[in-house]
Amino acid sequence: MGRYDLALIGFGGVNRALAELISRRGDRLARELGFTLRVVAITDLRAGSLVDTDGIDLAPLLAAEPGELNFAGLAGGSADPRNEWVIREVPADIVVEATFTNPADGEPALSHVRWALESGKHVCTTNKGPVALAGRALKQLAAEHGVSFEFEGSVLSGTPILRTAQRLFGGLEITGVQGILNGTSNYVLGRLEEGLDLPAAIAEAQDLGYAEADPTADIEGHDVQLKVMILANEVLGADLRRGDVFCEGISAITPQEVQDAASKGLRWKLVGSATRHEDGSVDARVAPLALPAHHPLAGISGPVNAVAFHTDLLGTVTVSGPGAGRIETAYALLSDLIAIHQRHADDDTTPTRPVLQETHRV
Ligand SMILES: NC(=O)c1ccc[n+]([C@@H]2O[C@H](COP(=O)([O-])OP(=O)(O)OC[C@H]3O[C@@H](n4cnc5c(N)ncnc54)[C@H](O)[C@@H]3O)[C@@H](O)[C@H]2O)c1
Ligand SMILES: N[C@@H](CCO)C(=O)O
Repeated sequence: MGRYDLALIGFGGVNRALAELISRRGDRLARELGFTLRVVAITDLRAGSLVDTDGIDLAPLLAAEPGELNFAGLAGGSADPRNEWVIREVPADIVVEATFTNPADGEPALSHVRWALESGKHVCTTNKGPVALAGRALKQLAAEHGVSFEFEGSVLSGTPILRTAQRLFGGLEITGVQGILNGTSNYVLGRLEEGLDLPAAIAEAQDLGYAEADPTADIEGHDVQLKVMILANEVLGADLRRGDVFCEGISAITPQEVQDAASKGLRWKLVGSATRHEDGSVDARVAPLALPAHHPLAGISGPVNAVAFHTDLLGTVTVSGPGAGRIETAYALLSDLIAIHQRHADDDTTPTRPVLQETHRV
């Protein structure tokens, strides 16, 4: 049975949930999937870094409160995240990037992904920044190094929207996509309809693990803007930059407006869309819309998200499922790990893992 050694970069809600999956369901996953997963390194801005090339014992880390983790006192631990050294030097097969999404320039996650691919390591990430802002270049870099760059969780968390479009829509022409692509704002709009004010609704979404570290990106539409770019680039063959996608969020919508609309059978939704024209150009935008009840996206509520694909042969096909959540997003990472296994299990060119120099361990 094969084994993949993982380096987890960022140990917040999502990568911690992946560690829980590995820790609690590892044996079952091994039986079902035919490979085992072992974590050999973790870095985090707050907790520091922890390296054990024989496999980190995850149980005590998962038993600790997230805010209390401090790797400095542990064998192989340091107060410094040492991301570049861990990514480049620790003999892991796959780097799992789940630090903060930075909608402006994708950093430092973009560098994390580059360092990993340049070092011949596969990458899976839920971080939208590198995928939206540099996806094409990163896929090229991965191909040059014979490794995979997987990012299913960057759109609709664990709901397999990108693989569905890429693998199951063969022979169809997709002419456009329209979606509810942010769990936080959709949850918040629902709570406004129920009478909560904006700050209280955002606080709930943060507690539930849906919101970004800075929820401005959720509320002002920048998170959806990145996801529209990913969908347009991956599914419609576009090459959009952030400035190409008009973006308006939901901060100006009052609870009263949401309630008045509901009384008329309308639902305010933050909608991201991209349309391909006959000349091949793609228009994309993010804006709140009051949708009538019969619209395929009107009934999508809470942290559930959906994408309606407009196609030539099937008309509109709508896929919905969780759009946010720690475990749901960790599942996206698991699906990426499975995809990497399926693509590379038979590689006879897999590089042997370099040996970590003891002097670098602490
Ligand atoms: N939570 C979700 O529902 C969800 C869904 C899809 C995608 N995502 C994306 O996944 C990523 C992780 O989400 P999360 O919910 O775990 O966020 P989180 O805020 O809970 O965790 C992020 C972690 O990364 C660490 N970190 C930040 N910068 C770092 C750096 N430079 N080096 C090392 N560690 C660093 C932080 O200390 C934190 O522990 C984000 O990019 C987010 O946009 C999240
Ligand atoms: N903050 C994001 C996480 C998923 O990308 C959301 O609420 O949809």
